[in-house]
Amino acid sequence: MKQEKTPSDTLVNEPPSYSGYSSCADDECFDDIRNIDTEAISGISNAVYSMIEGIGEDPEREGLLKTPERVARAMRFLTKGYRQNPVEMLQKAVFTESYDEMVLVKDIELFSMCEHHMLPFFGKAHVAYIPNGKIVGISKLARVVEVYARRLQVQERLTQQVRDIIQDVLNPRGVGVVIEAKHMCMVMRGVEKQNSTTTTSAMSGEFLSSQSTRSEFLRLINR
Ligand SMILES: Nc1nc2c(ncn2[C@@H]2O[C@H](COP(=O)(O)OP(=O)(O)OP(=O)(O)O)[C@@H](O)[C@H]2O)c(=O)[nH]1
Ligand SMILES: [Zn+2]
Repeated sequence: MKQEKTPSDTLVNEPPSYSGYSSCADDECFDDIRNIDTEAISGISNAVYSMIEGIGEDPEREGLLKTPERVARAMRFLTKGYRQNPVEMLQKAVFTESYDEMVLVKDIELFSMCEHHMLPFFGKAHVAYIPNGKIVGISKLARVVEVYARRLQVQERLTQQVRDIIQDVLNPRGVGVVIEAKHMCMVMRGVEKQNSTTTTSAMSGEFLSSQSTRSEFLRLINR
């Protein structure tokens, strides 16, 4: 399987002395603290400083002094999927089982960023597969959505990447993925359509070849 190249391979493993993180307890946040790439943070901070100047604001005024670094840390968090390995994530919890009906995890909330405007798009993913002698820990289905969502994306590619990684790693009888999302680049700027949502789907195996499997999946996610 071809993996996307991570943008940086120089990770500093020591937590920084940045006090803003002291109250952060959840696993993902902790991972991010331990994997701070100081070079990347300073590069993004410099760019944000210029951006603040570019919009006509004063980056030296009190309220904005720490903003470049805050934005840099936020951007690193929002793109942490580049530094996670979805294959390892799935393989960590694969079990031999004879269960051979559809497994569906629906309403997995997701937050991503469109690669055109770097504005958020967010919504829900519904992920289903039909095992072929192996099942996977259900949280891992949500985790792979997270790995690919936390990158610069288009919704179509995100949908296909989730399908492909599950198909490649588990070799199930089929995979179905539907994503419904709202794109802020269409809501708060541009065409300014407040209520539009975009739905994408990607299927493989029996979800493509069997009309009844596809219909069952769509019925279970209420579509
Ligand atoms: N297919 C697809 N398009 C997206 C996604 N996210 C944002 N876009 C679109 O990317 C397109 C970029 O179009 P451009 O004409 O180059 O950019 P723009 O002038 O900012 O376009 P407007 O948003 O129409 O103002 C827009 O139509 C966005 O709606 C996505 O996930 N999938
Ligand atoms: Zn956009």
